[in-house]
Amino acid sequence: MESQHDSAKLLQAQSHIWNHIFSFINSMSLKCAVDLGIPDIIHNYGKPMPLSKLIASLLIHPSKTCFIYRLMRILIHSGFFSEQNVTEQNELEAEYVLTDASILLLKENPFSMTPFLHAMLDPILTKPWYHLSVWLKNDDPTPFEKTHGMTFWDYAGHDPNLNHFFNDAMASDARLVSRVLIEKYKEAFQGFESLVDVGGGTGTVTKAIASSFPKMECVVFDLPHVVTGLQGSDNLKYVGGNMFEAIPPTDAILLKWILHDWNDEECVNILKKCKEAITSKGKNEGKVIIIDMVISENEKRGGESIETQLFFDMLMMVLSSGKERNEKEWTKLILSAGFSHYTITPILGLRSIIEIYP
Ligand SMILES: C[S@@+](CC[C@H](N)C(=O)[O-])C[C@H]1O[C@@H](n2cnc3c(N)ncnc32)[C@H](O)[C@@H]1O
Ligand SMILES: O=c1cc(-c2ccc(O)cc2)oc2c(O)c(O)ccc12
Repeated sequence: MESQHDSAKLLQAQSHIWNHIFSFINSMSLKCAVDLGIPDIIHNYGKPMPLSKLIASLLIHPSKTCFIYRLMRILIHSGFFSEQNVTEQNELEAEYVLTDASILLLKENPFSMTPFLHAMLDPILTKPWYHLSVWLKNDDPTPFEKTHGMTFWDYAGHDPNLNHFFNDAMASDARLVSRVLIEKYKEAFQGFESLVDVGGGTGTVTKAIASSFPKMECVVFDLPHVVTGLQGSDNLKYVGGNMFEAIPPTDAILLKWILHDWNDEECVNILKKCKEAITSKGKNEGKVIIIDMVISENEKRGGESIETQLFFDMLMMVLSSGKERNEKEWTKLILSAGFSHYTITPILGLRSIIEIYP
């Protein structure tokens, strides 16, 4: 009896390890389907798509048609498609439909996550994972620098390809966040004459705020190679610079997905520069609006959400000097930079809006 129990535990442990060894198969199968355009092909078909029609629509070699069923089977298992079985001339054939997740990968979806998928699975960003353990044994600043011999931002400054796909990935996330932000929490930006989006990338969030608040003077502030050549509008301009040196004066500052890129000391320096930049000319007291994760404690959230937050934390370890933080760690940063109080509004899924006041 005891040995039967031991065998069961042994086999369960083996299968747990296999699942983790092979986790990359989920991402690579998804990337393959997106590269082949499968979500768009099924969407454009307009009704459940039989396997034979899907195969006929794909630009694949005739000798490879038999493999598509297997690719679709794992993606059904991971929730990207669902399947109905129909009988056609006495033959049972699978018909595929999209799920909420694959709808969010369609090219025409304004919130498409496809640019994020392409960026995160590009070899420039995946290679540093092979150096994680070696990095832990030496004094290189990040696995990214160990692999590529320069910082991420230096690489992006020299390689237009990385600069492009990284900025596109950020913009795709910013479109989704802007939509939720304006729909659920527009009041966060009410009563300010000016706003600077520090590290605002190509300006997707700022464009949404500037068009919702036409009287607000908005600035997208980012590294020169990111903003050079970008065209502003009546109430939006692009300014190139370095947030560690000086931030343009403003009533309100937005920091979306910035602080998780940096270690505590760097974050305190950025926040001090933000505090110096806040002028409070509008009706409201000035503030910094941070959009980032607050790591859940005590497994309060479901398992998958915590896992995603931990994935981002590891991503930051491998690519940057940053980390994801729990509320206690956020409080320490905010107070160390000289801000007096804060609120946390968890309305962005796994991320929150943290408003901090001088
Ligand atoms: C993770 S991205 C976030 C972009 C944007 N806020 C968003 O969420 O879509 C970080 C941004 O910080 C910018 N950045 C990095 N170092 C910077 C610096 N020293 N001064 C200003 N911006 C910087 C990068 O160019 C990049 O656009
Ligand atoms: O893929 C990334 C990379 C970064 C990054 C890399 C190096 C740095 O010195 C800072 C940041 O940041 C990211 C990020 O903030 C994000 O939300 C998603 C992806 C990435």
